[in-house]
Amino acid sequence: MAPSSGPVTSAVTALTPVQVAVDDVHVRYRTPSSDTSAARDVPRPLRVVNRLIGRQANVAVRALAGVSLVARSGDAIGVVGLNGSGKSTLLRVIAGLERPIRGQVLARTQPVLLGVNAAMVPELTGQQNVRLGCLAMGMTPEQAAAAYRDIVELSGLGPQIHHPMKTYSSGMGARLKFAIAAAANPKILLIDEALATGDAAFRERSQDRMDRLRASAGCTFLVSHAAKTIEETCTRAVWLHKGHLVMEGDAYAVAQKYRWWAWNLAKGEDEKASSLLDDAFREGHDTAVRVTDLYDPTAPPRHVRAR
Ligand SMILES: Nc1ncnc2c1ncn2[C@@H]1O[C@H](COP(=O)(O)OP(=O)(O)OP(=O)(O)O)[C@@H](O)[C@H]1O
Repeated sequence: MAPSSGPVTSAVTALTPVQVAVDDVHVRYRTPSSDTSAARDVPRPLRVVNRLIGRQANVAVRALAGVSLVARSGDAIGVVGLNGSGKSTLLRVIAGLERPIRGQVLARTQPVLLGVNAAMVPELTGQQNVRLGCLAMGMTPEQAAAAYRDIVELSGLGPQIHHPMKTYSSGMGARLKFAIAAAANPKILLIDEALATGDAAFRERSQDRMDRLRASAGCTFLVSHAAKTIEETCTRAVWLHKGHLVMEGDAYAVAQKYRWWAWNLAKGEDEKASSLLDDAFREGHDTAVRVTDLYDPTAPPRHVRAR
């Protein structure tokens, strides 16, 4: 694991090939709401009908509001932000699991999303889930069998690999999911909070695996609430707030700013927090990525776009 005393270094330059380009992505969900004032965008006749039949109106929730960023080979990009700021949505769009209402994502290869909620069958043993997971990622049964030993080793589960997954702690489950996703050797690996749930030994092994992936010209995205994890494991970071990209840049610098803002917020220093957020937005605006040259022949192919 990288020492906590300083930032993780990176040799990525503007000439390093782009692996992922997120271009002005907007995502909006529709969800039922019991808040009648929030349903203002619902036409009045429909509101009346809904009230009469006791149905809740669907309201729009803006999850991402025009996010743009670029990940190059060798980048490890941390994503920080408060609950509901759009971090998981960003990873889901990059993975192609969510379609934006505006904008697009370009990706050189299929990104693999490792989420703590990744589908696994709780009644099956770890061993059976490894096989299922490998097949679901597109491996042949022979490739799945060949990958098995490595996966078990990386997960550190030992004999518990033969127990049903529903008996695992959340950290053990997350470790197994990480190990399965890493076995696919994806060039673009998206990790949603998995590392935070593992113990120190597992964090070291998973960090080593991520470093190897970056060294083989891949890139990783890591969502974490812990700014310290981002500082220690990433080269760059993006800070999301209410679906907006506040700033992106060197992981250490962004995480420090985010941490200071979040600390002030938690202490009830609302004015100070608000001014720090404004400053960060302004600073971030100056360095914001604009994906303009989409016809560059060296750019990654289109992966997901709005209908
Ligand atoms: N399937 C969904 N339907 C409706 N709204 C959703 C859905 N998924 C996410 N949202 C909303 O979109 C916004 C962004 O959610 P998202 O899960 O991306 O945030 P997050 O930053 O990952 O949060 P957390 O840190 O709590 O995991 C939130 O307001 C959330 O309520």
